[in-house]
Amino acid sequence: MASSSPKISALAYTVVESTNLAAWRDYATQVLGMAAIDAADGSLWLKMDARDFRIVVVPGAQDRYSASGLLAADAAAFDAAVAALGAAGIAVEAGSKDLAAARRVERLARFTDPAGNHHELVLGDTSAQTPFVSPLGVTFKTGAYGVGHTVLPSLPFEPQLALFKDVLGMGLSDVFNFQMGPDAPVIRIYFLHGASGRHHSVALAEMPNPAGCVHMMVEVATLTEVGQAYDRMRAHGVKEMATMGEHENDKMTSFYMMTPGNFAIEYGYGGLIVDPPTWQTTYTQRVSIWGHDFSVGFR
Ligand SMILES: Cc1ccc(O)c(O)c1CC[C@@H]1C(=O)CC[C@]2(C)C(=O)CC[C@@H]12
Ligand SMILES: [Fe+2]
Repeated sequence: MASSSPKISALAYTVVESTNLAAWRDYATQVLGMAAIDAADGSLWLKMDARDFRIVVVPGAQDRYSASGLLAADAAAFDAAVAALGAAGIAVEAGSKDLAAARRVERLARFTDPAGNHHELVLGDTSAQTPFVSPLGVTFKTGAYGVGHTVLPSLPFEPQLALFKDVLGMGLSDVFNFQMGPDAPVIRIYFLHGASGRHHSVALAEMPNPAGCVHMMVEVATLTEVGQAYDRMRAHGVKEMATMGEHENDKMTSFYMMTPGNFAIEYGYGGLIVDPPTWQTTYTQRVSIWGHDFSVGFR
């Protein structure tokens, strides 16, 4: 049976902590093709569409992923999510007016998941909606689909799955039991969609990550733009984490590279959009139909 209507629509934005905003500015503008704007509050906005930012880089003591902005489908969904979190025993903290304003949302509530990842449940978009002009001519697939997806370290796994699937009502797009080799342990990676229908806005990976994120994904309009970003990664000496390839589950063609935040970014094209009410969970057998050699990340 299909899950009840997701309270979450998409991954609105992500928050990154950084000791070196200049490094993020250069990386975002010269490799990713995003616009970088120095915000009045001292953070760095990385803009991908009309929203004021899709990634906000906040100055701090560490270089890591900090939080996921989960967009509520509407005001009723926001209230229902807060109530469900509370009923599930997860502490929810109302965000201050200042924080909601900084994130360009109408309402904001913060919580931490059972694996220790931080989340900002948000409603609306109060940004100035100025047009996006990519310094490299890149068009991102965002809008209602959000910034892309995030893969969160999810130990212990069971309560993470319960939170995202049962409490937040996200739909289970795909189940993948990943095994590096015949004798290696099975690592579960479960892929969940929100109401917007992006194949996955959140994936839960049964592995730790010191930077707080296994990877986040941004999607562009054409395969050409993926290839051009791959060339820029190489020209700028950015560390490659996986070669180009096409995933079996969401049919996305992408590659993976390191970011100044010590987590990887997947840069892709052509990911599936699902119909949440009718989607049947699939069971992936392999990472990719072709390519995606992750062994390059270890050299
Ligand atoms: C399998 C898969 C499907 C769709 C995706 O968007 C996607 O990122 C993945 C790969 C997930 C996963 C990862 O992110 C960390 C490194 C992993 C565990 C691998 O070494 C293979 C699969 C990889
Ligand atoms: Fe991914």
